[in-house]
Amino acid sequence: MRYQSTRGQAPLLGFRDVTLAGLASDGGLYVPEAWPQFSADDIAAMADLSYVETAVRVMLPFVGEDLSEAELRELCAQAYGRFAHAAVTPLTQLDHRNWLLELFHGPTLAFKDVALQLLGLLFEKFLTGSTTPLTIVGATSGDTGSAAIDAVAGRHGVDIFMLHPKGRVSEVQRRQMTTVLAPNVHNIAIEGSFDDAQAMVKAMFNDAAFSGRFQLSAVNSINWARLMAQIVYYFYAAVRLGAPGRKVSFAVPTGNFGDVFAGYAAARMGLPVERLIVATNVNDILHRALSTGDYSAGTVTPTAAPSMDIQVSSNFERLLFDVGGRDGAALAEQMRGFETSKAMRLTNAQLTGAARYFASDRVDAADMSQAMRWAADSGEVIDPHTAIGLAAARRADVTGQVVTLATAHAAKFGTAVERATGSRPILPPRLDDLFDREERYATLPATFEAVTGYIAGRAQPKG
Ligand SMILES: Cc1ncc(COP(=O)(O)O)c(C=O)c1O
Ligand SMILES: N[C@@H](CCOP(=O)(O)O)C(=O)O
Repeated sequence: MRYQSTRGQAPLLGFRDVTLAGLASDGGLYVPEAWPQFSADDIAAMADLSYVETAVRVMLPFVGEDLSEAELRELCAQAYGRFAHAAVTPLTQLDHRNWLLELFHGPTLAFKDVALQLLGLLFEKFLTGSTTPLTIVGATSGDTGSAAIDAVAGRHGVDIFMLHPKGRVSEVQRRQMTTVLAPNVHNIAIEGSFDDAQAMVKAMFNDAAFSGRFQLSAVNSINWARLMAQIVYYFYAAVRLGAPGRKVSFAVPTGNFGDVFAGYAAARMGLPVERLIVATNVNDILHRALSTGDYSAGTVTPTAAPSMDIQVSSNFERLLFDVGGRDGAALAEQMRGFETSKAMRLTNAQLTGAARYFASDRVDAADMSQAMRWAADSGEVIDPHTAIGLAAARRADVTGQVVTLATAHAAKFGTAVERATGSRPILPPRLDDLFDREERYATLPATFEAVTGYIAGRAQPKG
């Protein structure tokens, strides 16, 4: 399997190099040259597989010759052995049509663990024998940060610099990052939004002077390996609900378009999916883009679902590339226009290509709270992000079963859940002392100079 950049100019890479590189050298994102195909028989044969075995089946075609099947199985067993539920990502039924896919049983209580536990092990595997230190730079609106830090804290030869928007993540999310005091973990609160942080991370990769000094890598979903690991749970859930004989829909609370792009990848690989329902909060650029073709970013509005307070969705570029005819040069021009004006129109091919797979919805604060109360009446306490997905799922125009991706544990957003439902969810016992732990982080202005200066003073150069 080889990977190509969405902007057409970067070299084709294999899985190991794509995992270590993160962003492509032309500023694009890596995608597989072709989607592996699973027949109805292949999918039916997954019916009795454990999560780990499903993961091996689904991911093996993506890793090419860089990992043997036995090595991949060993890494998956290690990564998913840290989850607190035997099924790793269990399904819970809410009513005759609605299901929750619980993705929050990993160490940091969000869906990010599913991919990042594996990515941490992949880094370790691919760096064995290398003397060049790895400098991971990442941006988080709350959940990627703690999951990535958990995956690499204390690992030899790796430093992680994680940028979060100051005051715009929940207190639990912040503390999950800033109380990890391992010397290779560097948290930075920037005085700006998640979009500012994400733009800075991309600029670091594109700045030859900076990226030439360090072996940079990414833990955000710009890194293909993140999405590859997320494809697995779409197969795992759909098979349990009758695939390939029955089509299901997935409602996905969406910010950076990574999670739902993984669902799109599953559909392209042959999984029968009725609809992928993109659910946004009031930061609704993706809903506008998919429903009208208007991809224009405004100012980010802080909400009770802070991890989705995003206006510039990295992975949307992957979709535009794939449904728009895989024309790297044309997409590079389109994206350059967007980077200058923060606005663009989807082409007809992109709009109609996307419409074959996606529906979308914008969920406001009142509908989000109502969904939390409805789930509580059905016996499930859900977090604000999941509630946005569920609100969209309940009003979606689909005929089959709908699986809402439950992307975070409710206790990560205790205040918002309590406000909506009247009761406060509690953190699992292993986080009992989270509020007593010492915190460590730097606060910096949201400028490239300030952040790269801080990193350059602490990261280990290539040598
Ligand atoms: C809890 C939660 N739900 C949903 C999302 C949105 O996922 P994505 O950015 O992959 O669209 C995020 C952030 O990524 C998140 O942390
Ligand atoms: N919501 C995310 C934002 C970063 O998304 P990613 O999937 O690209 O890492 C977060 O919680 O940090």
